Amino acid sequence: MTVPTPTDPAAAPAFGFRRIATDGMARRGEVTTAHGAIRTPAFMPVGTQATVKTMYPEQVRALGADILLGNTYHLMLRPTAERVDRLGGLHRFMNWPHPILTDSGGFQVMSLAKLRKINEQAVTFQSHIDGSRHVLSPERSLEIQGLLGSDIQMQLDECVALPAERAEIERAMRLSLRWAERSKAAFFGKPGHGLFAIVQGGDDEALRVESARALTAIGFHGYAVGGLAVGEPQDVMLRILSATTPELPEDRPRYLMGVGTPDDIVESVGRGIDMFDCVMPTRAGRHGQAFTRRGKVNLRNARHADDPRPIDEESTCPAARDYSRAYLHHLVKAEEALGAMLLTWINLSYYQDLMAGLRAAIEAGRFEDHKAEVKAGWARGDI
Ligand SMILES: CNc1nc2c(CC[C@H]3O[C@@H](OC)[C@H](O)[C@@H]3OC)c3nc(N)[nH]c(=O)c3cc2[nH]1
Repeated sequence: MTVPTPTDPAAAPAFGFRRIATDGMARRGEVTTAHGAIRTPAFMPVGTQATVKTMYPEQVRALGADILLGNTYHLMLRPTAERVDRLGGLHRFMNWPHPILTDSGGFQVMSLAKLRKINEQAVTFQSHIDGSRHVLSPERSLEIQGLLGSDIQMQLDECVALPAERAEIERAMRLSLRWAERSKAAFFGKPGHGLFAIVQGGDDEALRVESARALTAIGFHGYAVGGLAVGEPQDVMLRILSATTPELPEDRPRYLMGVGTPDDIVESVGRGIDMFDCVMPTRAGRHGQAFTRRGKVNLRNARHADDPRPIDEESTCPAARDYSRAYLHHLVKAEEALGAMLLTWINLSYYQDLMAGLRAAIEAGRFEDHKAEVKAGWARGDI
């Protein structure tokens, strides 16, 4: 294929971010992309293999999700990016005509692939599906994301699991910086498509500041904080965020990768994060867990067997309002597919309601009060 002439991602016309309101470090904003706008703070449901598991795309949209995630690692292996491209791109393929963000694939290679090797040039690995060999370089990752047609593309990076030696964290952070340079050079910024860099540096504040400043100097449409939600305690994650977000440009979106619980999200919005993704609401739903404004409810627990109450009679989500806990308990125990479907619906609905509440609170200048109210709801427990 002809090598497209790279354009400066910072100059692409239609991709943009505007801040509508701020309240302390919290920001209410809007990202504009080729496939529409994203209201921030935003929660992005994970659609790793071109589907948000057990949900119809129309349902996900109706819950208020402005953007979904796809994953380069999974889609490059199956059905391959070239096949998705031949079929019209990922938006057409999964019938989601709204913004899509794709990860670069490095994280999944390190956590899923076999016989993986990383060097200056690329990551090489064998598919966990059929053992076939693959090479993922900064350039190949963007080629794949371009074939998928995602509106927000991530640089290839190296994320180290915590705890880790400082030397290892530093090595991976500097490699990720060099890969950020190569990603920017390789990015063919079609109008409305953005390239995000990923800040690394583990739990070391000095390395985080160095990574954030270096990436800002290179210049990207947005900045992800990577290398977190990899096993560290919440207080470590929040300490790193407090050291990192002030070093990032205020007029660009910030995306905290892989986070998190409702409490993680509220605390991170308060430290200047705009975008989140996490498998928590979807995976927990498939395992019988419901997230509600009164905290988590484990529907596997026998105490629900005779409970006629819905999960949340005040919810706008039919799954939380029109089905009894006894029925949900039955479906979960019987391993009926409808159990996973209803609980995933409940959880994504709660996460989107949580984000809508945060956006409104920041606009009204009452983020701290709202945070206290939301936490008090969780503390009330499951009445
Ligand atoms: C869970 N904690 C966590 N996830 C993380 C991911 C995967 C998110 C990606 O993984 C898929 O969800 C399973 C989603 O597709 C998401 O796409 C962006 C990361 N990806 C990159 N490139 N760099 C990181 O430093 C990183 C850190 C993470 N911490």
